[in-house]
Amino acid sequence: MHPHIAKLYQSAKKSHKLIIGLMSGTSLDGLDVALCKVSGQGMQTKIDVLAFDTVDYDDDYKQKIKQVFAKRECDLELVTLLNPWIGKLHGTMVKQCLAKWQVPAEDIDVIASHGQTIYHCPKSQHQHDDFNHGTLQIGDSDHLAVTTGITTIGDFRQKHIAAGGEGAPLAVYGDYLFFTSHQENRILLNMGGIANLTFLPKSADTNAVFSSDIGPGNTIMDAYVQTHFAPLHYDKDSLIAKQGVINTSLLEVLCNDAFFDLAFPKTTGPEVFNLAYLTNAQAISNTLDISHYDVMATLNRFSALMIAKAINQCSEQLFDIAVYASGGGIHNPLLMEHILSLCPPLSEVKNTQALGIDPDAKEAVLFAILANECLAGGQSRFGNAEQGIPYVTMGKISFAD
Ligand SMILES: Nc1ncnc2c1ncn2[C@@H]1O[C@H](COP(=O)(O)OP(=O)(O)OP(=O)(O)O)[C@@H](O)[C@H]1O
Ligand SMILES: CC(=O)N[C@H]1[C@@H]2OC[C@@H](O2)[C@@H](O)[C@@H]1O[C@H](C)C(=O)O
Repeated sequence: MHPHIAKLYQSAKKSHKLIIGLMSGTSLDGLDVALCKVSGQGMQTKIDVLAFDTVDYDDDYKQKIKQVFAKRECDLELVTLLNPWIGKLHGTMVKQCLAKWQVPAEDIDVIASHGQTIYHCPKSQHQHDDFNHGTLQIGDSDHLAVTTGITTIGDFRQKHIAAGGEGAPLAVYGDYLFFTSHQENRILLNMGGIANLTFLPKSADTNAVFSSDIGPGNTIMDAYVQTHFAPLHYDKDSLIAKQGVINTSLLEVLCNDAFFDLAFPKTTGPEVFNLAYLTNAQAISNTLDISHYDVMATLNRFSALMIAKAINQCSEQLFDIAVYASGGGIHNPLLMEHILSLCPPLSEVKNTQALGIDPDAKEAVLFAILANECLAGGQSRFGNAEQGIPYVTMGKISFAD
């Protein structure tokens, strides 16, 4: 047996493993690195997040990625070069974290790497009859494995599509295994660049579980701030949006997109919800000349309205439902205020810290759970193909040499 396979076999049998989960999301703010102690598998999965850091991307990284990110046309040579470059960079960032945490690389069983999405196109969003869903994450795992000396499991989304899913959201797999409660119905809400949710009934009935993207979380607000309030990268503490007034004509047009009429589950990305989407809505609503502050106030309300609509759709006729939020949007006080006021059955929106997971680390932890399932799962088959959750083992394995 190849020593790498033997080592992996030993890892798979351990009572607990050390897995580093990595997420680099659509906000392009940094690489989330979560050191997780994982035991069990399936519904018995237990996680302790031993350490967490977001390693910020510098302007050089952001500028390079933005040349290809969510763009229908771009320099294919640059894409080809970025794929190994990001893999190596993510590997270097993991090594920095390990040094800071004083954890030897040999102690880590595997890295679980999401990579960097550069284009996401479910069938609902492209015009090619000949093609099904597609999604592309770069930052190849071989480069992470060689850079860190740690076996790396990556490229999780392709299997989901191969088995009939749309490639996202994948959160439902980790959410169901880790956050299901028999005491309360739960919604796990993540607000990154794009917002998504998972509905977890207390019956744990897999036929009733579902997960879906909702629409924009921070992505259009971030893009607008970066354009009109540079060098700011986002509307910290909603300071900009709070100075504006919601423009109802613009808001109405923003909310009027075919995506919002699609049934759950559905997926989207900054390929649709971007500055061009906003400009088009401003042109239709004749609001191209309103102040930047009013635009930000309106965008904030727009994200909140669509998120609240999705929560209300899930919680219809349910009195005992709790919402646990995660992702950078929880730090946007105006957004949180709007969501709460638009969801009358809720007295509060909690965050996943109440369930033991740092809300900023949640997506990185998700990939650690998926890697754990790849190594040690497979005993119970969680899935519901009709809800876009095919039963699959996700991830491809890269060895260090
Ligand atoms: N203090 C704050 N005030 C307002 N917004 C904030 C604050 N902190 C973070 N954010 C928002 O959160 C965003 C980052 O969120 P997060 O890291 O969850 O996104 P992501 O993981 O890249 O996205 P996705 O989940 O869509 O892939 C920032 O770009 C910003 O818009
Ligand atoms: C294609 C892609 O990278 N999608 C991300 C993005 O960020 C949020 C939302 O859009 C979600 O669909 C997904 O990530 C999370 C981790 C998911 O798959 O659940």
